[in-house]
Amino acid sequence: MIKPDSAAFISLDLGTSNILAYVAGQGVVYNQPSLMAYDVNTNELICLGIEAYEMAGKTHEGIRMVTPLVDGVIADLEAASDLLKHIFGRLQMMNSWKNSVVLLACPSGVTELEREALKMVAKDMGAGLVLIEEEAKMAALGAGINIDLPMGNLVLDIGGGTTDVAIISAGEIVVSKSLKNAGNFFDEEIRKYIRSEYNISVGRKSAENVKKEIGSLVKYPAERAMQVYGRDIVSGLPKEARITSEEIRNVLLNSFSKITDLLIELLEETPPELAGDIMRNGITICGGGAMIRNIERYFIDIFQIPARTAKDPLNCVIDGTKLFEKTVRRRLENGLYPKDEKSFLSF
Ligand SMILES: Nc1ncnc2c1ncn2[C@@H]1O[C@H](COP(=O)(O)OP(=O)(O)OP(=O)(O)O)[C@@H](O)[C@H]1O
Repeated sequence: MIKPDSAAFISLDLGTSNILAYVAGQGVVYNQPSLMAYDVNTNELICLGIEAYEMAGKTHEGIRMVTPLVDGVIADLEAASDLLKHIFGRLQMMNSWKNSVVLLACPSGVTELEREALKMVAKDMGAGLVLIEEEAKMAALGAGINIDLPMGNLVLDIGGGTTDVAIISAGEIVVSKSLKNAGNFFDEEIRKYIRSEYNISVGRKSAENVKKEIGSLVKYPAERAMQVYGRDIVSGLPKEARITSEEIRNVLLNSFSKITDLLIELLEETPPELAGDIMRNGITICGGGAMIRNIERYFIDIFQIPARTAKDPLNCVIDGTKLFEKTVRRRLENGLYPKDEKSFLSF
């Protein structure tokens, strides 16, 4: 039986690019890339997180790199279970697992079956109660929105695998949409561009680096160029090129037109009363993609409504789960969560 006052509270942001874990009273105890390296022959987990990220693109055939979540859905359930087990195994639990609540923030694309499977992993670790909440809702909370008010707020979460847009009011998502044009897609488009313009094949990490270093959506004062290194696709020899901010902006603008279309679709389905709120409250942008230069200006120019980037875009979801702890404890006190094993699975 969970004791509302003393129960340990643990939350996880299961992102496509990054996984974060928070323990009440301890803070964020895990914040690493969602990458895992397996031995192809033995299927043993070699390493994960930052260690695996550093290996990416530099391994031999005997190593299989796995991202448990791809494009916002669980692509490898076994790896996802391994990852959860690894994180849970590292947690310093002050209380017993039995008296703990585990909150998993998942992308909206994760199916009911996959959610149940993830819950079972946490339950097998001995967790007392396992809850699942949508990433977009947690991101809104973490971005400083009072989601409980009967007031429409538009959240745009540009992650690694998916871009999620949602209108939130009175504590719940009213309308939402998702698209696979997000960080990984932008990196891939940058790779394709460099390949076709300069005949150079560059790695994913290099392309990601270009995006972070000189990516923008509107011209900015300190525009510059940077050197990229890769392999000549004709000769096979190492080759370098100088890429400008303008070139990368054009690549990104192409990808962002789909995000704009998604927002238009969402606004078209938004109830009129909430549309009025959105006019005033504008767009709140979070997720790692929110860090692309001049993203606010880009959306203000298109939609003519306010747009603001969350203070700490990469941490919005985990910050939201921290704030949600209060709601979870209140619901526990009010007996709103089922007490028996069978019904708890339906949450
Ligand atoms: N400074 C930056 N400029 C542009 N993009 C960035 C920057 N920093 C991180 N990113 C991108 O943000 C993405 C990761 O964001 P985030 O951690 O919010 O995703 P996620 O939650 O793991 O993914 P998802 O929400 O799709 O499950 C990556 O594609 C990364 O390249």
